[in-house]
Amino acid sequence: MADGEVEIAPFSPSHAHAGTRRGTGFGAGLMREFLREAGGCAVIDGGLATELEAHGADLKDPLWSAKYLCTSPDLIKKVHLDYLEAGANILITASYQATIQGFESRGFSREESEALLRRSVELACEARGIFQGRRLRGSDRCSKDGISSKQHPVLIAASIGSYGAYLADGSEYSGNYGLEVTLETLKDFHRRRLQVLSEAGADIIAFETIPSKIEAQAYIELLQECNIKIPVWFSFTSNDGINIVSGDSLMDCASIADSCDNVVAIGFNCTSPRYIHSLILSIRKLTEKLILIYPNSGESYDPDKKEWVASNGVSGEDFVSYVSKWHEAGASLIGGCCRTTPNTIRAIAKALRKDFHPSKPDEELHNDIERNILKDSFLIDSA
Ligand code: MET
Ligand SMILES: [Zn+2]
Repeated sequence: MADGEVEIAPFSPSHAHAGTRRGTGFGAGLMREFLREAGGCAVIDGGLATELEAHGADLKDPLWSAKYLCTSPDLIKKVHLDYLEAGANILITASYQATIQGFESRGFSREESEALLRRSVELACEARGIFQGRRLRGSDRCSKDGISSKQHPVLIAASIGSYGAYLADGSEYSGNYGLEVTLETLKDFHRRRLQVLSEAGADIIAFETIPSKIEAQAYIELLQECNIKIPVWFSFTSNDGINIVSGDSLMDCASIADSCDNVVAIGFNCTSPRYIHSLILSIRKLTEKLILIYPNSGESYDPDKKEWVASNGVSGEDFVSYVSKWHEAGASLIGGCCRTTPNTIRAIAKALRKDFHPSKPDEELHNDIERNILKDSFLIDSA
């Protein structure tokens, strides 16, 4: 155990197995209690890869952020901790592009590859332990914000990126894997990683950046066939605010996710902020499960150069000014994806806190939002 870390039980309310509407599965009680403790809406962390790069990481590699599980796990833990200190309630592990197949192609054995997957969850759990320890001792900045430890519950979400993330060719933003990739190909690809991550100690599995109906179907079948016992979320990507990036209809994709008891939340990540409001309005007609959103900054990814490029039109400039609107529209898990930073998350957390205390005009909050946001090139004041 690292210095400064304390042993803290993970978030696990006693009635986590109770089922209600808004998710009738076994994770519904856990999520309900988690959201209640978080104040009604929880903050998801921001871009992991982005923040690793801000610390000098070179991610031009087929393993992308997962490279750092092998080379510098402490940096991953530091980034997790920075997001918690910025106000995140949910840490997404560094397993997005970590796959057994990817590690094996780099010379790791099967056992070593599976251990690296488990390590991604351990790192997030260790960061949570350090953070909770600091809060208990009242030595961090957050305690000065008046949020008690009780009001800052933390969930660990084990990331599973789509097949396109493993291909490292940007195809998670199109879902175009070629005709030879069938439902069975996808199930075979995802099966073992899902099993390993579901038993690694995470609270929830995060299926991220899902580009197509077929990949959502593969996940649903695996959840049943492998008898997965922890809750999951399904997060799709869209590049038009109407359909999923492959062109598959939102209705088809949402109904696949809605049909499964493991699924406690459905939503969107790594999608431009400009599409998020209409996507929330659409999805709330299709499910009573929780809605999650964690958009990117509005830039787009160039898979050849392996870098993000600013696109024309509205970008993430308005990100934080939208947060209250997204919350009002029905999203209750809100964070950021690629190109968002701890500053983004700090601003989201403050905007949401303002929503929860509308009758308390908060000078300090207002000033903080201005100070933090104006520093950040793609954020503007929410006031
Ligand atoms: N959770 C992942 C990350 O922040 C999501 C990446 S989407 C391409 O790195
Ligand atoms: Zn992203």
